[in-house]
Order: sequence, then C-alpha cells, then structure tokens
Amino acid sequence: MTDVPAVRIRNFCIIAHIDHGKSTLADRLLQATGTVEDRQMKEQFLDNMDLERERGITIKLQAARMNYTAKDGQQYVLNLIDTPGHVDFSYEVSRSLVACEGALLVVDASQGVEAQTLANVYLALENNLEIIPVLNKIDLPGAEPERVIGEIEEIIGLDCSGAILASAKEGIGIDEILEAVVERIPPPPNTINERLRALIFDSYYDSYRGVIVYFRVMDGTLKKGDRIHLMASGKEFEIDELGVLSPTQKQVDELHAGEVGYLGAAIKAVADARVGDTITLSKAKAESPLPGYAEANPMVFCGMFPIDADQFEDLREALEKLELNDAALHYEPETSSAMGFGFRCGFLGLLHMEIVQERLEREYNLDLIITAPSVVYKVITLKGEELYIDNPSRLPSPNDRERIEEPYVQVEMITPETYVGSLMELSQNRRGIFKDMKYLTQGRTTLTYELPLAEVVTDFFDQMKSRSRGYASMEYHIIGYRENPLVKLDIMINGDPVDSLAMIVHRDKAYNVGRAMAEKLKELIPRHQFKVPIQASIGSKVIASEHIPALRKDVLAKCYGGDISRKKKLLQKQAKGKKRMKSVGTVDVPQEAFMAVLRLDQS
Ligand SMILES: Nc1nc2c(ncn2[C@@H]2O[C@H](COP(=O)(O)OP(=O)(O)OP(=O)(O)O)[C@@H](O)[C@H]2O)c(=O)[nH]1
Repeated sequence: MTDVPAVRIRNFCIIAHIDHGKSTLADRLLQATGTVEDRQMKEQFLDNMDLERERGITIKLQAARMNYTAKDGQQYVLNLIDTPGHVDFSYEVSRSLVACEGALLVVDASQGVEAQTLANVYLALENNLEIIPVLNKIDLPGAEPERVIGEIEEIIGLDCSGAILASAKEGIGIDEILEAVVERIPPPPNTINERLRALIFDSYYDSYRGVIVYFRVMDGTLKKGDRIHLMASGKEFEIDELGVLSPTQKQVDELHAGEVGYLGAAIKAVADARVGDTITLSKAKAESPLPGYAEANPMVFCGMFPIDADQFEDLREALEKLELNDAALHYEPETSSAMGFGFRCGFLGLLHMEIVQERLEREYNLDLIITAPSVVYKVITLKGEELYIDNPSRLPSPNDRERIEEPYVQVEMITPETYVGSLMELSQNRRGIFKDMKYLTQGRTTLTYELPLAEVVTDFFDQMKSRSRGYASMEYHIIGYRENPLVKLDIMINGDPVDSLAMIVHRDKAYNVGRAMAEKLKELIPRHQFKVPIQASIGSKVIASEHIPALRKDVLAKCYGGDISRKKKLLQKQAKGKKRMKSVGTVDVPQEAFMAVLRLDQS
C-alpha cells in the first residue's frame, strides 16, 4: 500500500520449539495492536486448519499485518510471518525466514533451548536476521529466565543482554516486544525502483479462487491486473486479486518492496506456484530469480490401498484434490499381488505422511490399509544404471546390482544428562555413528549422531521420547547417500510372499528383524480355521518361521447364560475389527500387521 514507506515496515517471524508459546504470543500481538478485536479472537488465530488445532501444531505458514503506533509517535506496519514448527517442513521455514529481517526467539523460561529451536536459529543467523530473545512463561513458578538466558548465550552464542521477559498467557512483556521489533529489527531495504521480485513463502488452494499465494515483495512494485511470470515454473498468470492479511484478507491495489501480501491469479494447483519460487513481471522480467529455490523432494514412501477395492477411484480423486494444495505430495498407482490396486505415495517425512493419511480417512471417508514407511534407496546396477527405489518389493535382484546406497541424516538431540546413556544405546542400535557430545548448563547435553534415515523413520522419535520420558528433543537433516550391505527381507504368509511386507534391512540385522517380524505377525494376525505358517526369508533362504495355530473355540462360547445383548456386542466388536483387514490369499491380515516393523522389539 502506497502510504507506508519501507522505513516504517518491519517483517519478522517467531522461532520457537513446539509448545513454548508461539501461537499464544502471536495472538497477544494481534490483540495488542488492535488487529483482531478481542471478541472475534478465535483462540490461536494463526493456526486455522482444524487438524492443526487438534494436534496443537503449526503446519502451514501464514502471515498477519499489524498497524502499530510506536513510542516515537510514528505508525509502523509490522508483518508477522508464521513458520511451521516441524522438521518435515524445514524448507518452508527457511523461505519464511528469508522473507523477514528479524525474528523473535521464543524460549520457555521453565524449559530451555530445544533441538528444533536451535536448527531454526541457525537458519535465521545464516540469513542475517536480527534476533530478539524472548523468555516466555515467566509466570510459571518453575521459570528460570536467568538459567535459560545463560543457555542461549552458551549454545547459540547470542548476546542476550536485551532479552525480554514475557508471559504470553498473562500479557506480560508484550509492549516491550512490539517496541523491540520497531527499534531493533532493520526496515527492509528500499528497492522500489528495481524490477519486481517477490518471494513465495506459502500458498494454498481455494476451490473458488484457485491458488492463493503468500509472498514478500523483495524489489519493485506489484499491481492488481499485472501479468506475472514465475521464474522457476516458467508459468504466467494475470493477477485478479491482490491484498494484505490483517489477518483476514483485505484487497489493495498495489504492494511495494518490503511488503507482505497475497495474490490470486486463477492458478490451478500449488505446484504451479511453489514455495521458494520468484514472482516477476512478464513485461519487465528480473534478471535473476531470488536465491535458494528448491523443490521439496519426498523422503518417505508408503503404499495406500483401499480396503474395499471399489474405493480405488475415490482414493485417486481424493489424492488429486490433496495434491492441488500440497506440492510436496507425490503419488502413483501401484499394483500389489497381496493388496490389489492402490497408490505408492511420497512424503516429506513421517508427520507429513500422517497428516495426509488422516485427511484421506477423515475428510474423504476412505478406509485404507497403509504399508510401513520406506526411504528411497539408490541402486547401482551391474550395467552401471542408477535407480531410485522407493518400494522394497521392487529392489533388483542381487544378481543385477552392484551396490545399494541409503540416505543418511545428521540427528541432533538435546536431553537431560540422565538419559544420555539410553539415547546413545538407541542410536547405536539403529546403526548410528557418534559424532559429538556437549555438556550444557544444568545437566543438559547435546548429542550428535549420523544415522540411516530408514532407522529414523521407524519410530526413532517415539523411542527417543519414551527413553527420555518426553524430555529430549531432536532435529535432523539429510547429509547424503552411503553404501551399505543391505538385503531384501521377504515375508511369506501361508506360503504366499506378501510384497507389501517386504523390507530392505542391513545384512547384520536381517536375522533379528526377520525373527522379530515373524513373532510380531503371529501376535497380530488373528487365528483362522486353519494353521497359518509365517516365514521370513532372504532370497530362497528361510531365516525365521512361526505359525498361527488353527482356531478351535467359537468366540461366542465364551458368553454365559444366553445374554443376547452381550453376544451382539461381541459380534459388533468383531465386525469392527474386521473393517481394517485385508485378505491376503485366504488369510485376513489386519492393518497393524503392515506396520509391524514399527513395533519390533529391536530398538
Ligand atoms: N503459563 C504459561 N503458559 C503459556 C504461556 N504461553 C503459552 N502457554 C501455554 O503453553 C501451551 C503451548 O502454547 P502455544 O502457544 O500453543 O505453543 P506453540 O509454540 O504455538 O506450539 P505449536 O503451535 O505446537 O508450535 C498452551 O497450553 C499455552 O496456553 C505463558 O506465558 N505462560
């Protein structure tokens, strides 16, 4: 909007670990600046997806524009850009940081610095953001702001002399935070006369208006009606809606360098306007795009099969719809000898996978069987080809391959000292390579390991949480592919190989995993009228074998005295249990069996 010179704009975001109070603080800032009136204040305004609110996590980033009259008497525009709080979405976090000049680093004064906070602070420092430390929750009796300040200084090396003590809940420190944003965060550079470059930091699909794009104008001016060119996708569109988020959408005619806004341009799918892409004008293109564009590559894959084969087309339609709004979701049809027709789907990480699954089941009413997550393996064949395999059942035979490589990640954990031994054991068991350990204040420790991603996606996070009684936190990033002696483990049920249960494991662990899998499946697959053998094999060699004995007793025999309502209840319970089963040959296999690998006692 023309009336705001760049010197009176401040663009900032909030960096915080989950639950340290980011959303509560954002709400307070919106209230204190009168952006949202108290009575229309929905709790946690910025997290507006139901699923997000239910789980209390921020998935999609958004922005809010606030007008603030500072102590110097001047009117400022403060743009708060929200960032997602989970490692799966770290690329989106990095783009939203680039759209800012400063960040509030919110740390729970009764807890301390956590792994995820660290990762995002380093990203902010790399991007030269001005960081304002905020010690939140000082109203809590256990708050120790001095200790936590010491920790921030020690771990991050950040000068905390200007740290602000706050309680988002009680509204303490909110004015100080707003003043600090104005005083300490630099205004955006005034590049209004340069060619238009605007950075996309988020987008979502609206069924009436097409994709709505959130962006920060870095250089130049953008007007309603302009024809825009997206520098990475190469696509062109005409802007039919331009506006700011205050925090609901409000239309404006133009936006200048330094401003944050949204646009609509009849864009069909978010994949056409990806996060990180640069918007420029068709008639006066910028010479080069803004740096740092990357396509989000799926790292974790799983199979999704409708329990009822008739739902295959519904599943396809649901995935098509989700894809409009999720550029990182990949899928392609898959046929499994055991499961029939379904899709192989790719995700950024486990949380992303869970969110998609939940939406398919909840919003599209699909009953799905989902197979265990797998990472993408790189196979070099004897002919020298390089193949990327995201489905263990597709692994080329040992006779055709020269080697297999798997993705590795660097994992940073922060934990109270007491749990260090247990977490080191967990990491060693998961083929981890110890890299570093540092003692912090108050008996807290950072641990750094390099681990195969495959070992991290199979419940590493849950194990870490349970071994540390919920106190440890972690963060990981991909560091590349490494060769390992990996083999394919096949599972046979009743003599039939079940392709959806095949997995790729390290040779040294194959025997244990095979045995544990056979035992677990024996536990999870219900008894049938006949004996069901279960075998685990590598190539033609059977390495573990179990069997489920035939069913003898009638379940109803358990009921006494012909109590009909009780009988009904039991039958209903059985029918419900059946819903989540897939027939593999003549054997009914429940959903849990396909996830058995996540529940093996091998951690
Ligand atoms: N006592 C106290 N509790 C607070 C304060 N700020 C936030 N909380 C509580 O801490 C919990 C987490 O707060 P949120 O604002 O949802 O945390 P968040 O960082 O946004 O969490 P994510 O959205 O999951 O990233 C909620 O139960 C809040 O009510 C505070 O200053 N004092």
